[in-house]
Amino acid sequence: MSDIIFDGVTKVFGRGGKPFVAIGGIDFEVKDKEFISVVGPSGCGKTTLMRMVAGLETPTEGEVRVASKKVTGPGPDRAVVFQQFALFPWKTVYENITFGMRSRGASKKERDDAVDHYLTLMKMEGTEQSYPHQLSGGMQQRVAIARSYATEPGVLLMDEPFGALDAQTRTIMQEELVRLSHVNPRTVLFITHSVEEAVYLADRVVVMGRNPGRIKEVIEVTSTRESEGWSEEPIDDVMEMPSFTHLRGQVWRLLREEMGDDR
Ligand SMILES: Nc1ncnc2c1ncn2[C@@H]1O[C@H](COP(=O)(O)OP(=O)(O)OP(=O)(O)O)[C@@H](O)[C@H]1O
Repeated sequence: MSDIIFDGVTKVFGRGGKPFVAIGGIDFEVKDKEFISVVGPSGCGKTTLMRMVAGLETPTEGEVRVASKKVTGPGPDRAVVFQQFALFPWKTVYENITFGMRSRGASKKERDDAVDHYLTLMKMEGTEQSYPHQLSGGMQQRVAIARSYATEPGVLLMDEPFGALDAQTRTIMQEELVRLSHVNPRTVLFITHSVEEAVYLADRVVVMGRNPGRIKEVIEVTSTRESEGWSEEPIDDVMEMPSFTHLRGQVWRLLREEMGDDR
């Protein structure tokens, strides 16, 4: 079980000598193996929220629990994928993917199998011995995602992982992530600025508001996805379905209310 619980989480930063409430009292539960997208206006505290789950920031009040344990620092039970690919440039694709597996003592056979499995899923067969600089941005991000899955963390934290990719590669990655999350479901917290991406990928979309950062509303997607068979369809077709445009419209309206003068 790898659920995430935000229990009265508040984060106050010191800014110019004054306290600044970035997150103001969040109570929320991400269920085990649930895929949650987080959207919200710039500066509403999405990254701060994720960093507290990663153990890179400490709540000022309240606590975050993963699998019933209070988060007190980073740990191998939580993997983070950022917008910048963060691969080791001096290591091959094989070495990058298996880095976390090695540190937990996985055998050579387990590592070979994992690399085969993920490179096939990501349609990157034959790149085991390539170095990051020999790959495109999209391929590098696929390796970063494969690495995070291969480490077998309970929780995957993704902060705008496709933000630096061109539109076409981004679409391919979204479809691949959906496939991956079917084959190998994990508890995922996924931050994005794209409403379409949020709705397409998530079981539930969390819409955040700001001043202070808080959860404005949670939109449930799973039942629509299942009844409309979204997972079977290419993303472009899903985006034209009335059920999809309805949910997207709902998220947009909530976001627009929050953006106020910034529009
Ligand atoms: N270390 C820090 N010290 C002071 N203020 C901070 C710090 N980190 C974040 N903040 C502030 O907290 C607020 C939330 O920042 P955060 O990066 O979490 O927002 P975000 O929703 O992820 O934004 P964006 O969508 O633009 O990436 C912002 O006003 C930011 O300036």
